[in-house]
Amino acid sequence: MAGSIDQSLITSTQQLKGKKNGEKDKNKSSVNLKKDRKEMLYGILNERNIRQIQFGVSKRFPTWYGSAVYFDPETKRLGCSESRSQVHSGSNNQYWLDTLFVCEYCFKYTDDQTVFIAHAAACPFQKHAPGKIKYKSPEYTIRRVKGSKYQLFCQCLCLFTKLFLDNKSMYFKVDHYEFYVVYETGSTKPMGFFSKDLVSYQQNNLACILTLPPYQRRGLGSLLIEFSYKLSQLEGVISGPEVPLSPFGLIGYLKYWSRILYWHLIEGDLAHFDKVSLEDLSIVTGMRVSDIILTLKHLNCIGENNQIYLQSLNTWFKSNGAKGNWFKLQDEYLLIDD
Ligand SMILES: CC(=O)SCCNC(=O)CCNC(=O)[C@H](O)C(C)(C)COP(=O)(O)OP(=O)(O)OC[C@H]1O[C@@H](n2cnc3c(N)ncnc32)[C@H](O)[C@@H]1OP(=O)(O)O
Repeated sequence: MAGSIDQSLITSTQQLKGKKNGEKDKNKSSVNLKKDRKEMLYGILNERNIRQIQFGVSKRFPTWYGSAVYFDPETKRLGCSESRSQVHSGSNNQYWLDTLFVCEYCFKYTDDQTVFIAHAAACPFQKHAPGKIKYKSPEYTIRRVKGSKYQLFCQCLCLFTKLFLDNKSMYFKVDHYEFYVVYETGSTKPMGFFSKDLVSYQQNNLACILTLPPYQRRGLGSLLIEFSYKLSQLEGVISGPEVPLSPFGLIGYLKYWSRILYWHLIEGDLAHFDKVSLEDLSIVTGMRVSDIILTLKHLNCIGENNQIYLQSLNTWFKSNGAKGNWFKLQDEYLLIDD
């Protein structure tokens, strides 16, 4: 690999972007529909093409999905540098690359272990994580990283996400998004994030969410989802995630929504009402009516005329463990007043 990880990464990401934009310019007159479809499918492959990720020095895990976006579309080489020769089809012809080395602080990537080790020791984000702190509890810190300010960090994060989320389709145009990245308090290693449109016509409070594979099933997805609702409630909007949800996204959201609805209907402010409408629930929870209906159906708690059956909700609660750990976010640690 020629040059440092920083040079080659910046070159490859920007060239890929340039190439894509260039393609678009050339085809300005072509039918818009065709172009949109191409955009949507950009990077999506039927098979995994990178076998595994070496993430930082000590973590290694397999990819979940293929991504063509790291590669030059014509040569399948990582980035666009003509001098690159290391990317190849594996022995079974499935993988274009066996191991992608990814920095666990800034998500820059390379296929060269020596370059990777040199970068890992000197990555500036190891000392200072990007962005502004918006939540800081003794356990977790959430930082807001603006796509317009930390373009390369956000682009690399999006490229990485594609390996674990198949329908992900935004990689380079990060300027109109902000990213909320979660860290263990005191650490500079990102553990998960969600992105949010600066202007969302559907009033989505979350565009895309990922908990990095080594940190999944610890409640971080739920923490980020809770935080996304705090932000939209602060903005005074009834909101929810961008759809469609991935299978894991749906499982995670249904869990979170079920808990929220149970909490408000059985324990909270709506517990003493004789009759609760879907609109009441929406106002109190900040959830969309469509998401409330989906969740109540999932819980088997909704009947004709949208009548809510609390008995079924109690049954669900009995088989879903203690409520002590349900909500992760502690309001006193929020720093979201600007
Ligand atoms: C709008 C969108 O972005 S949709 C796209 C969603 N993102 C993706 O699909 C990317 C890949 N997946 C992920 O990053 C993660 O699986 C996420 C973000 C969906 C969930 O992140 P996690 O940190 O693992 O979630 P968390 O630990 O809070 O789990 C929440 C609930 O989801 C369910 N869940 C999460 N992972 C799994 C799993 N692998 N198998 C079964 N249930 C699961 C569980 O019910 C869990 O609650 P429980 O542990 O109390 O039973």
